[in-house]
Amino acid sequence: MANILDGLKLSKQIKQEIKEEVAQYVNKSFRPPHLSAVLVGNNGASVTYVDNKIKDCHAVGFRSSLVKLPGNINENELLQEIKKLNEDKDLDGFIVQLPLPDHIDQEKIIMAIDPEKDVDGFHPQNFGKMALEMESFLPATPYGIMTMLKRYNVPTQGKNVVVIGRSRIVGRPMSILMSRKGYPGDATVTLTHSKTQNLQDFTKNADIVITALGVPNFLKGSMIKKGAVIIDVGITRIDDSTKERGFYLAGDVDYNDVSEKASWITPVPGGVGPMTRAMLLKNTLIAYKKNING
Ligand SMILES: Nc1nc2c(c(=O)[nH]1)N[C@@H](CN(C=O)c1ccc(C(=O)N[C@@H](CCC(=O)O)C(=O)O)cc1)CN2
Ligand SMILES: [Mg+2]
Repeated sequence: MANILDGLKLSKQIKQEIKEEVAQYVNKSFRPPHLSAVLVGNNGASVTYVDNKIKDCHAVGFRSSLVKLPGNINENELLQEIKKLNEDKDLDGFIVQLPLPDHIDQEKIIMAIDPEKDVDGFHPQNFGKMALEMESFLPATPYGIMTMLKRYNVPTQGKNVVVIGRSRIVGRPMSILMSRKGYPGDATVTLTHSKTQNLQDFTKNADIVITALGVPNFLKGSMIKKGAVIIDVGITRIDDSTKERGFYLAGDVDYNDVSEKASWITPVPGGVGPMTRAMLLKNTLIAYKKNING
């Protein structure tokens, strides 16, 4: 039976560490860190994620602000909002919650964010620095996974890592981080995607599988090798009127089946998701310290 990589527990520890660090600054009469979130439209999951980001700020002593914009806002209007946030001297960092409505060019919006305030690490300047192993903001989900591997002392050097899904938020940056020098990293990485043939040939040979597909119960025990480490990034809402929220969350991994064979596994919920939230706070703290220390 696999050991659990408990992202919820670890995220609480990290939030506590952040809270204590913030308190030290505030006790020395510095202003608190300030994060802003831009929410366009009212996609149910996005509303929940942004609400949680605002709550997290409160919990660790950050200042937060929410820029709530209508789903029919046009691209230029949204760019104007980004410009205001870029120019706001009292703001350390901000995020634009994704996905954006289809009529808005996501790349154009991300490109407009000041890289120094890009605490999501999505701007090409931060992404390029990450690939070149320079200091930069790391995207919160991959950063959360790296932190989880590190804090649980999961070996990565020379390991075969298979990443499933090449999204800009998770799969592609994950593949880059795992291939970087040092720990956690130094792995031999295969980035698989929808055009990959015979995926099982890769997953069966992997020491670590990181799946970010959004297909519930996709990864079965028969697809992995014994003792593999399994990181499940997928979160799909499945309608179920018997549940309090009207749905339940399912990961990409057939948990009961896979945990029989794996050595370590992340649950959904309570695995990668809470770590994503904690790492956004961490990035904001990094941005803040740069601003405070000049
Ligand atoms: N601008 C961004 N947009 C999006 C990001 C991102 O990092 N930046 N990532 C995802 C969504 N996301 C954060 O925004 C996110 C997703 C899930 C969770 C999480 O805590 N999941 C929980 C369950 C939550 C629930 O009950 O609904 C878990 O897995 O335990 C946090 C953040 C896409 N967009
Ligand atoms: Mg994909």
